Amino acid sequence: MDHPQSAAVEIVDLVKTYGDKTAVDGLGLVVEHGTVTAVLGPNGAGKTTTIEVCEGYRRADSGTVRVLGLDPAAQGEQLRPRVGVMLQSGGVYAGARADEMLRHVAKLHADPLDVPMLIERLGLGSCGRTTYRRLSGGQQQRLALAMAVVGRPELVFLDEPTAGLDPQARRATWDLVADLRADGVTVVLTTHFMDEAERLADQVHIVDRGRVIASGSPEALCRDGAENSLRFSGPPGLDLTAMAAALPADAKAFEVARGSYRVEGDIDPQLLATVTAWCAQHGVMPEKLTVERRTLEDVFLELTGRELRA
Ligand SMILES: Nc1ncnc2c1ncn2[C@@H]1O[C@H](COP(=O)(O)OP(=O)(O)OP(=O)(O)O)[C@@H](O)[C@H]1O
Repeated sequence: MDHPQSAAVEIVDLVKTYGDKTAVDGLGLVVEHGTVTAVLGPNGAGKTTTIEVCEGYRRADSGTVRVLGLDPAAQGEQLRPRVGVMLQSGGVYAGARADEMLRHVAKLHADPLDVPMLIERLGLGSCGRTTYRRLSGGQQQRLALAMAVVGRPELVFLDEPTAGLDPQARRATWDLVADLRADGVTVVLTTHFMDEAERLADQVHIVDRGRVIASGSPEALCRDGAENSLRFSGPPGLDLTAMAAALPADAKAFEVARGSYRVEGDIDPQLLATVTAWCAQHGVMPEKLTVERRTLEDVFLELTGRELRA
């Protein structure tokens, strides 16, 4: 796809209040075309509100939002055929049959995806004749996802697409997102699952209390800041002062429990080799040797002092 000028989504200084509650408090982020972007944060962080402003369902109190270069509040008509939307709930007529609804939405678009293929992909084969209200929560969610993507949009907003899904449906959703990305579709999803963000997203924006507190690729976010660690087990009472002398100055070694060791620092291949060489020189077999990488959960904890799921 040719995208000459603007980013797919640009949000600058977005503010949205509900009465005296500030749900979004100066949030800014940019989504590049053809990427998967995860807006990651705990419940109540302002993710849904932000996405709903982008979708044109809510008006910002202040700030600027551009979606495909357009203002979603004023140019919704132009955006609707180009943007797919999966809401957290609702937006579907409860008495309609699942397959009818999907076919209906497909007909509104010039070049829709193959409906039977989509039904199969999302494991909705058994629900075709069932009305929406009789579907399980997970089936309703997958149908909402199918409806968001059936029109081959350029950009899709998925609000908590896998919340409450069983592992199989979750994987089917992940696969579909990966396929969308491979087709050049821009995907913006909200999630409070850090593994989902790590796995799917090119860019992650961590949101807390209505603001973006960190942005970057999952790798970059997990690499920056605090250090990784290396753990191993061995005979108790190793001479860690001697080991520390062999390590780079910024690395530290601890016996965290009897016979259980932890080396903290910039764990690169050289440091790993130094530790194992030191063990070899001292006749020590380092068992259960593991390098622990920081997760987005750790990043969130370091930035906010709170657990992501709190
Ligand atoms: N219609 C509303 N009226 C009043 N307060 C609201 C409304 N919608 C959201 N809020 C409040 O605004 C804050 C942000 O909510 P929002 O739904 O945007 O967060 P979220 O990050 O999407 O959380 P969740 O994952 O729970 O949906 C929360 O404190 C929420 O209670």
